[in-house]
This record gives sequence, structure tokens and C-alpha cells, in this order.
Amino acid sequence: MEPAVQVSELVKRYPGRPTNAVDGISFTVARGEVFGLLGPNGAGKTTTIGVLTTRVLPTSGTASVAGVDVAADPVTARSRLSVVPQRPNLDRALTARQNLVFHAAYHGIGRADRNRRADALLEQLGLADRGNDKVDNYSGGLAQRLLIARALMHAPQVIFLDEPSTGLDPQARLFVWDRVRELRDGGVTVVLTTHDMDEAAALTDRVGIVDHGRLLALDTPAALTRSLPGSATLDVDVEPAAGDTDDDVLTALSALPAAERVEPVADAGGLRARIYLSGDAAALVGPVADTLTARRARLSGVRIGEPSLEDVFLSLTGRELR
Ligand SMILES: Nc1ncnc2c1ncn2[C@@H]1O[C@H](COP(=O)(O)OP(=O)(O)OP(=O)(O)O)[C@@H](O)[C@H]1O
Repeated sequence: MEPAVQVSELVKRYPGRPTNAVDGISFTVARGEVFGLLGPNGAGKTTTIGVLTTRVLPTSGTASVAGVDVAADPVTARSRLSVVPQRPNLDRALTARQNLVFHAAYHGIGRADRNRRADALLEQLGLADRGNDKVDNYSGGLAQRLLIARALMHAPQVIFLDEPSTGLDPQARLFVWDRVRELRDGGVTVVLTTHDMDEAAALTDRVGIVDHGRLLALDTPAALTRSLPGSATLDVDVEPAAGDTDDDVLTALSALPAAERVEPVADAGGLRARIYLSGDAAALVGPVADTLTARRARLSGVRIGEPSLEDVFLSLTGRELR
């Protein structure tokens, strides 16, 4: 089946700029997928979305959405896609409902149909009792919901969300996440940008890590974190048996085949050994317990530290995500 989004060797250089904002990015998004672009501010995420949604002309390379080349046929492309922009661009003088209905009229949807869809989407986004309020009275969280409702009015095949939960409180953020999952379950392809690794890990099927206009890695969040050698950790609190020293215990733990490195954690109030490994830290709990039992040491605490997408970004760039 044809992919929902196809980007090939995409380059964008803004006039007068010394470097490319997007510097040769290629990826495809399958139909029904939630795909994320994760990167710090200025990485080129918004520009990539801008090209895909026909708002930015590429310098070179190609991009297509739902089978339509966005540069060659922007009008058809726009009928098949929607965008929820980073900054709300609602008409604040109109009511929520009017914003929806006018958007649908622009897309050529008939009167009965657009009224019906507006009602259904206001309901779906939890705005049914606020539909006749002026958008001027909306909070940031409500405006974001209305932007999503508006984006769905012309039943797009692909929806682009640029930083969908930036600036939202935790509750509003979870609401948006649930709506994104609903969209995916309804067969809509979702492409979102974020600089929040938790959002990328929680929502996306696959995530591309971007920095300085380049795609540095692309895979499922789980595969990206698994790919990081020695970044999972298992902390164990140990009371050595009489006559056994801390060093004896650390040496014994270092001998475990899965342990890549073992270090004592300072200021733990006793012996805490941090075991670095690749892969699943939980699988090492049993062998650690066996090793300690054999030395008649007491295991008094266990803590698993999973690597995050932040760690992946750090290992790829040497910098923090933000
Ligand atoms: N209209 C423009 N004219 C000139 N330069 C631009 C324009 N828009 C973006 N840039 C520059 O292009 C680079 C990429 O910006 P872009 O907005 O695509 O990044 P981003 O990853 O989406 O970051 P943010 O989350 O801040 O939007 C930045 O250096 C930015 O300053």
C-alpha cells in the first residue's frame, strides 16, 4: 500500500540564511501510523511540517502526502491533509462552531454535512457546551481542542500536529494524547512534532530524531532506547556478609556475564552497586540475587533505570534535548 507520507532528500534553505533549515531528510510514514519528529527548538521540525502541509516551498527534494506531491499539486494535497499549527490561528471574533463550519465551507463541504460534522466534533472534543462561545473566551487547552476539531472537519487522511501539547497543563495534555490515539484507532495517519521525549515515547509508533535539519535516527521508541549500549541500569542495595568487603561484592557482581560495568553509588548510606548493561535490566535481578545468596550477602533494595529517548539524543549529539 502506498505510504501516507513520503519525504525524499528534502532540503529547505530560507533566503539569506547561511545554513539549511532542513538538510536532506528522508522518511516514510505508513497509513494509520503515529509518527513523531523529536528534536530541540530550531531543529527543522516545523519547517518539515510546513513543506508537507504546502505552507513552505522546498529548496530541493520531494514530499508527498496521501499519494499527492505537495509542491506539484498543493490544492489536492490540502484536501487530503490537515494541520494543527503551533500557534493557534483561530478566528477569535467567531464562535467555536462558526470556526468549524467556515473551515468546512472553505473545503467545499455542503451545509447539512458541515453542521452535522461540527456537532459531532464538538461532542468528540468535549466542547459541546462551549460551541457557541466566542473563541476569545477560550483557554489555551480549549483552543487546542478546537484546533483539532477544525483539522478534522474535512475528514483528512493525514493530520499534522506541530508541538500539540506545548504550553498545556498536564490534564489538557493527557486529553490531547487520548484524542491522538483515537484518531489512530479511526484510521487517520498522525504526524506530530515534539521536543518532549515523554510525549514521543508515549504516543508514537516510530520516532525520527532530528537535529540541525538532519534525521539522526529513526525507529520505534523502544528500539531506539534498546539500541543504546550500556545505558540500562540496575541499582542493588547490599549488606555484605561478615568478613566480606564491599569490593568483594562489587567484583562478584562484575563477573555476571550481562554486567558491562559495575560502580558503587556514593552517599547511598550503605553499599549500593550500579550495574550498567544493555537490554533488559529486569532479567538481571535473578542472577544478581543468586550471586548475593551464594556470598550470604543480603539484598535489601533493587531499582531498575531504563534509558530514555533523552539518553538516545544525548548519545547521538552530545547535548541535552533542551
Ligand atoms: N521563515 C523563516 N525564515 C528564516 N529562517 C527560518 C524561518 N523559519 C524557521 N527558520 C529557521 O530555520 C531553522 C529551523 O526552524 P524550525 O522552526 O523548522 O525548527 P523547529 O525544530 O520546528 O523548532 P521550533 O520548535 O522552535 O519551531 C531555525 O534556525 C529557524 O531560525
